[in-house]
Amino acid sequence: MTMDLLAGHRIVKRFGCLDVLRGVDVTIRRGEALGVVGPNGAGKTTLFGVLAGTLPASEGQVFMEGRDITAWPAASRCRHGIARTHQVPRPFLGMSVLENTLVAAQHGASLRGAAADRQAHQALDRVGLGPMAGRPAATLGLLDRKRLELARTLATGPTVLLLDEIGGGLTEGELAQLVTLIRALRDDGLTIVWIEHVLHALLRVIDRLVCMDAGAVLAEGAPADVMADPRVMRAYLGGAPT
Ligand SMILES: Nc1ncnc2c1ncn2[C@@H]1O[C@H](COP(=O)(O)OP(=O)(O)OP(=O)(O)O)[C@@H](O)[C@H]1O
Repeated sequence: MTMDLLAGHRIVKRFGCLDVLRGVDVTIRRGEALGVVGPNGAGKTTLFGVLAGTLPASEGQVFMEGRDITAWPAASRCRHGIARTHQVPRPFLGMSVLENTLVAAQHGASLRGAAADRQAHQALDRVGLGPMAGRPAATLGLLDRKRLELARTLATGPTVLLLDEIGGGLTEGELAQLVTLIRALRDDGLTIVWIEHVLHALLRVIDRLVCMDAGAVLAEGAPADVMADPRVMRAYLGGAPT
């Protein structure tokens, strides 16, 4: 279909009689940082589920580098470079920071032994958690849990990171650190797709912005243009001059 890195084509997702995604077209270009905004319930997280393969699309197709991966399970998509974080970080609390990351290297990248160990350590170093590798995950504060969530995605050897509201709940100082880290990951060559309600953080990272509303793409393009779109203001910012 396209030579974009990842694309959803006419994606429909129904839960019972509820159409949560209503024919969404989305393209993600290699190396870009794409932001996704929209009001609560717009279908953003559901779209991530369909792209990552944790939710089957009711209709439509998902492509990676032009290849139809619609029927691929999430594990196969992960092994081919699609990694995601979740709104609420879910580390295995009884395991150490390193063990949590090793699980991702083993299951997400099918690595074993020293290779898994190396990849897990590299991922932890990349997010600044190297010195905390031996600590129980349960002892981490919120920013470090988010760093661990990122490390777990990095340990799978991704080409594209789907970040779901990773900025939520952080202080301004913590957000600044997170933004610096995500920008660095993008500078490493990773493609980033970031759903975020904390707009000022998002706008410091992204090249392009998509706004969703009620299961459809309302606007997309340069971030400033999308944010100035009266339809976006109405839907997302709760009403504004037209
Ligand atoms: N498994 C499910 N079964 C039924 N309805 C669901 C399911 N998952 C999501 N929904 C509904 O789909 C709609 C879209 O949810 P989704 O989480 O994708 O929205 P969102 O844009 O990510 O919202 P938020 O910004 O609040 O995270 C909501 O109305 C939600 O209640």
